[in-house]
Amino acid sequence: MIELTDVALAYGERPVLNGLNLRLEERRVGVVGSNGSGKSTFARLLNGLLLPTRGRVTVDGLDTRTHAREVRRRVGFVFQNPDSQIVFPVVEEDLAFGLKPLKLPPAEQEARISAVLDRYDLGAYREHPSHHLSGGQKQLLALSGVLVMQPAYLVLDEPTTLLDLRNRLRVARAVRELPQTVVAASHDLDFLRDFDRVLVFEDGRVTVDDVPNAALSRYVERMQE
Ligand SMILES: Nc1ncnc2c1ncn2[C@@H]1O[C@H](COP(=O)(O)OP(=O)(O)OP(=O)(O)O)[C@@H](O)[C@H]1O
Repeated sequence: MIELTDVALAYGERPVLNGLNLRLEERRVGVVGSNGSGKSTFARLLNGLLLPTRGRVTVDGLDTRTHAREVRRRVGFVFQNPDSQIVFPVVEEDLAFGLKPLKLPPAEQEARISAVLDRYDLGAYREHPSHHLSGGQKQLLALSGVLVMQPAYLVLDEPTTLLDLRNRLRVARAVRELPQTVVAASHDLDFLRDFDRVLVFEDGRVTVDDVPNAALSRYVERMQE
């Protein structure tokens, strides 16, 4: 379980998140909110990419401040911009790089890479330059690079923004089928409809916390006010 206790975060003098007390126990938690409401900042707190200015964030009881390495292993993070994540020039090298610290037997490493490439129709691009992939394919590669490590939790920041309908549905299905706990920030309300819980962020606070239908309707109403 991921837990936030009395969390606030400021960038310098500028408060961005405030008063967050949350226990994220459901398998799929969605996060919506207008531009600049704090969703990405919130997502980055969950795996210790950012530390709170006040309060604490724990993952299975491990504080992100004091157990950074264990937390990073448990919580995979997929960035909004895949170029922030894809570091190696060739697709398969990029996937293998993430796996290196796990020191898997070669056959297991190969099986994981093949499975994830097949799942997202990237098999034909295995030996291609990663930066020649389309925007959507890069987004899928970035997701694959995290899935291949089989983290216990997955935090996704806008995972469907660049995807066409087929790939959006594919990612939605993958998220539905994943055994991991997923926290996803998204402007794609359809993607979040079958989640277990949705948080609405406004000005760095959670103003609605409910099942998707109720939370998304409130969010749409508020945006029309
Ligand atoms: N590194 C930073 N330094 C200073 N301010 C920042 C930094 N990153 C984000 N902010 C500010 O914090 C606020 C929240 O940003 P954040 O990226 O968390 O919002 P968001 O809800 O994810 O937005 P979007 O939907 O546009 O992606 C914004 O006002 C932004 O300008």
